[in-house]
Amino acid sequence: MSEHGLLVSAPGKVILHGEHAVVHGKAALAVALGLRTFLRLRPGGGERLRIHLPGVGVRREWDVAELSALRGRLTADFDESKSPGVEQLDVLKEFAGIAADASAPDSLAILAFLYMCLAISAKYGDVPSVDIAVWSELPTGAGLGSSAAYAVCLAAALLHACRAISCPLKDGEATARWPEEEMSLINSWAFQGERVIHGNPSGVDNAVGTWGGALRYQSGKITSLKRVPTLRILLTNTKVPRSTKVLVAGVKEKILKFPAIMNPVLDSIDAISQECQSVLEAMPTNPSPEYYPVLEELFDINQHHLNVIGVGHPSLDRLCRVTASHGLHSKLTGAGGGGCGITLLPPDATPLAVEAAKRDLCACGCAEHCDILG
Ligand SMILES: Nc1ncnc2c1ncn2[C@@H]1O[C@H](COP(=O)(O)OP(=O)(O)OP(=O)(O)O)[C@@H](O)[C@H]1O
Ligand SMILES: C[C@@](O)(CCO)CC(=O)[O-]
Ligand SMILES: [Mg+2]
Repeated sequence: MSEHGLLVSAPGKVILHGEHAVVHGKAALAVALGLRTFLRLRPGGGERLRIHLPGVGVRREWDVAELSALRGRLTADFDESKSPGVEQLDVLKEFAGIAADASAPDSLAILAFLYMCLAISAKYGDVPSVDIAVWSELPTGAGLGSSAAYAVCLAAALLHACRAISCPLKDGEATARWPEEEMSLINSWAFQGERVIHGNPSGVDNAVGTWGGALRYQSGKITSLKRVPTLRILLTNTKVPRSTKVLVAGVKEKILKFPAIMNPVLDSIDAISQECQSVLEAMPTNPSPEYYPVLEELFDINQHHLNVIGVGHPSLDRLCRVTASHGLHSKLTGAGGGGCGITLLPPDATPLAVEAAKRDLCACGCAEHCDILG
């Protein structure tokens, strides 16, 4: 690592269809966002490891020797394919002074960092003496994959600090991507970070955070969408906070309680993702209004399904009602329960209608918008 260190970044994501169902082996379609998380890695001083996470109000530092001793207390083997153990996480919580239920954003961020740092360094070398700062353009806990972008940046930086991956920058280059197999390793370790934060993630968010672009994800299989037409989507943040971990656990509980009722809903969400993919791949790259009625209907049906599996919220119902009053169709994106919604903007939607919808959304408290391209 040079004395100037390394700047790593990873994008957030929008899930078009398949959130929650993807945790249960169904397909999801997701696209990377222009909003990113950034990490600066610098050589540390005095055999210390420092982290600064302004987004969640964390500034902590530890002796490298103290972390090495802690690592020795975590008896299990560390591997990117092994789930973080409950006992391991309990030891880390006690060490960092984190409450047993560890649900606050700062606690989860520290826990994921400590786990990834100790696990990666145990596999590839010594606990590194580095300074790490992470900041983001993404809202935290709003359905745009902030946890995955954080975990992808940490995985890349820690693997780099432990010399498990190369420095992709060649002389004179300002930016670069790691080679494919190193990206796969980053993705696998980012998944471990997501496991600490989410409990039981599908892996779709860290896949988009690592690879970017538009992809279909199912049971660990990542496929780039063949052709992605330009889609204009309005992104609205309801500002209602929620936790992906809690929502994912709630859906699992519902499936266990009513398998015969819930499994067909998940199958139907899967079929929506398939149908949407077929439409997207049939659409010309340039905006073409005739495909939009089907895409809009798929949004509506999926939004109903997501309510059925228990991840809706009155703020999202309001978002859908307000946009519907302007002829626009919306659904939640990500884990739901608040967070962000997406609204499809067909090429024939008039700027006036879109502006009026935005104004009404602002009036009802959904104050943040941006247009994205898929
Ligand atoms: N920039 C960041 N710095 C530190 N921790 C972060 C950062 N961004 C996210 N996190 C961690 O991720 C948690 C949010 O993850 P969560 O999965 O609940 O929401 P999300 O990833 O934004 O939404 P979704 O999973 O629905 O896409 C935060 O509580 C925090 O622990
Ligand atoms: C709700 C969920 O499906 C998407 C969160 O962005 C969880 C996951 O896939 O890990
Ligand atoms: Mg997340």
